[in-house]
Amino acid sequence: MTVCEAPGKVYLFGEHAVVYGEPAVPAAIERRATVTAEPREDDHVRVEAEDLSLNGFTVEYAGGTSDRPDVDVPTPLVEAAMGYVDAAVEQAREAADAPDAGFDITVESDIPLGAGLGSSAAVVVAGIDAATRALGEPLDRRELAERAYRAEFEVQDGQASRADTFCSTMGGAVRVEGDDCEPIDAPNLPFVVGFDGGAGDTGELVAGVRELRAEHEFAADTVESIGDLVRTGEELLADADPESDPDPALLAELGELMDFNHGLLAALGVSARSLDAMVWAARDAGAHGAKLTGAGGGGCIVALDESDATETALSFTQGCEESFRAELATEGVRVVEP
Ligand SMILES: Nc1ncnc2c1ncn2[C@@H]1O[C@H](COP(=O)(O)OP(=O)(O)O)[C@@H](O)[C@H]1O
Ligand SMILES: C[C@@](O)(CCOP(=O)(O)O)CC(=O)O
Ligand SMILES: [Mg+2]
Repeated sequence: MTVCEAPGKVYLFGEHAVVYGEPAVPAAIERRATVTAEPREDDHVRVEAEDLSLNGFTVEYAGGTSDRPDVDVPTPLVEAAMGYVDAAVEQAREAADAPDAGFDITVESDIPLGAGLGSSAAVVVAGIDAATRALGEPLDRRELAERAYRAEFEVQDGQASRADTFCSTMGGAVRVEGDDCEPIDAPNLPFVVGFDGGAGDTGELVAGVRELRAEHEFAADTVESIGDLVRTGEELLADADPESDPDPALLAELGELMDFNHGLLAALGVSARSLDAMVWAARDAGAHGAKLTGAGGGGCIVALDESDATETALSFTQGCEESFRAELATEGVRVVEP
């Protein structure tokens, strides 16, 4: 039995635009998905994913997609829910050159699903790592990240960036621009997350931005402007001392860029009333800045505040179900049981 866990992330800047080759800076947070992989004698894959619905469900199916699981849930729903785990198993089989490998897989996670904290990337990264290790074919981090990206790319119909998967694999803050992915030194930023209890459909939201961008020049310009503000943010981070607490001037400048980034994302149509309400509650509470994180549509916002004021204000904000401080996860994917 091999167990691996990988972190979720928040976007300091750059989601959506990163899909079109602009840079983005996500940072891993200490909320993790844990995947257990146990090789089987046959070629079946059995998946236990308690968090996938209110009550969770367990499915078992043979290799390949022709033989769908026998569960009391409509097939399209199961396929949608199972897509990322399926894709991770396929990547592990291919990487280990073991097309008929079967597994018992268990997924546990404290990352809310579809909320912009990268639950899909964490499940895929931990899943590929656990499954390849269980087959005795561990991957180096770069290959793991690349295969996890391919899995997301497939499930999201060819609309994914390397940002989430690279960040979850490496941990810390990273910079992603096209296929150029690098960890960056960043000070420990005081992230506060607000969660509306809902979710957004990443594939649909990305497709919406794609259409808007094809249709209107202003939308294409907006995507480019996001790229510009990310480059400004990167310079600020590069000048900061990663070893000491970020000074207030740096937080103020980063926060201003986050506010700007949220406005541009809203212009692209990916915010939501609940996300806007949480962003304003954070700003009113004195946060340095706040923005939605991830695909949007519903889910989470991230704010910068070293005090408790934002977390408290969010907990009293209508539409906010949970607020918490998100610690930077300096370590990416890790082995819990080899
Ligand atoms: N704990 C989990 N168990 C099984 N699948 C999961 C789990 N967490 C996430 N996933 C998969 O990831 C999908 C959500 O990914 P996505 O829409 O990209 O949102 P995000 O990555 O922002 O959380 C879920 O529908 C499911 O397929
Ligand atoms: C919108 C996007 O930039 C980030 C999606 O993040 P999440 O799956 O909502 O956590 C898509 C991508 O980069 O693949
Ligand atoms: Mg995702």
